[in-house]
Amino acid sequence: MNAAPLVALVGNPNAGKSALFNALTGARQKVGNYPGVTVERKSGRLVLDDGRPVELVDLPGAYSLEPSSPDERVTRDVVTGKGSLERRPDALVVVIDAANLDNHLRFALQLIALGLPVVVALNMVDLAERDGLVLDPAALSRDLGVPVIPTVAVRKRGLDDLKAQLTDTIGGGAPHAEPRTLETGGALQRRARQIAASAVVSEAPARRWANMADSIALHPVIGPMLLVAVLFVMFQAVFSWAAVPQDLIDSGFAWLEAAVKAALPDGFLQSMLADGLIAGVGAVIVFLPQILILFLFILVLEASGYMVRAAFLMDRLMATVGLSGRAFIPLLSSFACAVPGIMATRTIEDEKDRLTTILIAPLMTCSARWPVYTLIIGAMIPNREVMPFVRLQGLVMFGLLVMGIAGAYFAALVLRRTVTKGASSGFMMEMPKYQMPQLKDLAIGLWTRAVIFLKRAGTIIAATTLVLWLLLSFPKPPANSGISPVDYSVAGRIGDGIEVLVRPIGFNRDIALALLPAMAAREVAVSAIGTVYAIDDTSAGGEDKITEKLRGRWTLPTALAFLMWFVFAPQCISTIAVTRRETNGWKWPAFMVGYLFAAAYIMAGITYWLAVAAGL
Ligand SMILES: Nc1nc2c(ncn2[C@@H]2O[C@H](COP(=O)(O)OP(=O)(O)OP(=O)(O)O)[C@@H](O)[C@H]2O)c(=O)[nH]1
Ligand SMILES: [Mg+2]
Repeated sequence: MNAAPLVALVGNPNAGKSALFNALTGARQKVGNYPGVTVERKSGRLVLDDGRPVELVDLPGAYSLEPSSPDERVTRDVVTGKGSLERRPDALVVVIDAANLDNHLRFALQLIALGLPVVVALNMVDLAERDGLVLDPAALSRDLGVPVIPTVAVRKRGLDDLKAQLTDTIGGGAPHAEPRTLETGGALQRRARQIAASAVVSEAPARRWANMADSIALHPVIGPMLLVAVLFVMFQAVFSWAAVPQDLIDSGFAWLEAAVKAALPDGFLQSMLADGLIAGVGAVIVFLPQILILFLFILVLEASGYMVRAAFLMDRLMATVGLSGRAFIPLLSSFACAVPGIMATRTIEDEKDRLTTILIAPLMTCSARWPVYTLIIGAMIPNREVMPFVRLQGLVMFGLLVMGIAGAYFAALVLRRTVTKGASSGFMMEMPKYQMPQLKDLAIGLWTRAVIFLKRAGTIIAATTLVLWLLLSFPKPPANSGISPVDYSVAGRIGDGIEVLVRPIGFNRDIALALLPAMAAREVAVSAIGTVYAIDDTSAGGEDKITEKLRGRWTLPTALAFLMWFVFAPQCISTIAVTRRETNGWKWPAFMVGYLFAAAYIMAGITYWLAVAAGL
């Protein structure tokens, strides 16, 4: 066999391995300014100067070769060649953060002692320079006994040197040395510190700016207030900035629907395209601007280094329910989608801790809920200004988000005292440096989200909507019977059956109809309602906006109960599937689905009856 040599990128979390991987291979792995971004190995191809291809793997960051969490185990298995499927790398590129030398050198020394050919990438030298730290790579190389190349992954500086060095190292068929034994614990730490110290040429005193920023961001009183303010601005922005592009997309789809109706003769094809596909998928795609604004905020917060500070602030609060501060990042990722959030729990070392985080992750307001929330809020909640700059709609949205967090908080409290009992571990995360977000990273991040969203709309959401349309359209009621087509259809009858179950919590038949297909993806609730109302259209022109139709048919208590249902209901097949994968069995996903449905039913019921009692 003559496979391409395998080279692995290894190092501490947040050293810039993925950034380097992307720069070297042209891949688009996610980079983020916090530890634990990469949790799986990813490989790509790199062509060396002598034309030889190399397989490069990006690994999760680790602090040492004694793994304490599942993602670190991946790294250990690859570099030691222990995993059953792993081919041992032919060389390692050890990535270290120049501004954080003594910490990162500890792991680097362990890796070098393995005996594989090693090239050290002394990354982030730009940040070190910014902080007034000047290093001598040659001195470092002498002390470590391996080549050291200064790099700036995000600006592609030093990459040519790195490739040239790799060509040398691999090309020479560098022999694998015997693994050396190494001092451990304190002794290793001391040696790392010594080597780091002797590599420093000059160092400016305190990093004043960052210290000042942290004394505000981490202040016990100002810090949390700042965090709430940031989140609040984010929600208001999502609503107000998105209005114009949303209207544009909305009119676009209305125009398309009208055009199809005009171009095609009445009948099966026309109704399928206009009422089914266009009305349904269009109802979802309208929310693209909001999703992108939301992600713009999340990406900027991540890249700037603020996110880990937020995690640190939340740590004490999370500790009161027995969760570790490490759970914050997975939970935060779950605001995008619970699926990557649940995968990100691999950075949590304690099994019970991790399981609890997985079980509550679906309560975070994932982006699939935004279309549902916004549609209902936009239609049913008046857009009054309750305070200067604070509108009622944004406030309700914020309330739903807080509801999800409160639900998660309460669930964790109960779970940690019952099914996932155990001690919790403390916060263990280094603070990343403050950074100006890279425009290109933001663009790639937004692009990725847009593609994911549109792909879902074009595949799973379109397919589910079409099936629903079919079930809603057949059989047709006898002519002149006066029965509405939806009432007479298969779906209408199934809806009637489900309605019996959900009438006690204030749901109507249209909601009952939307619940089942929304299992595929939450946004389908929106496209389903869009389709139901397109088929059941009583307006003359048939171009009423979906919001106007909602206003005519739903009461406020029903709308509020529906919103509350979506805070809790585990309506997403992918989340259930990833939970099965990450917990190795059906037990925990089944438990998760059970407790969340029960919570959804109870909370929606309480909301409905309280709203009715309040005379809303
Ligand atoms: N200024 C500067 N920033 C960098 C450099 N390399 C990486 N970064 C940034 O540092 C952060 C961490 O980079 P990643 O590539 O995600 O780090 P990683 O080592 O893959 O981290 P894990 O996957 O968590 O182990 C990101 O915000 C990058 O944009 C660099 O050379 N200079
Ligand atoms: Mg990474």
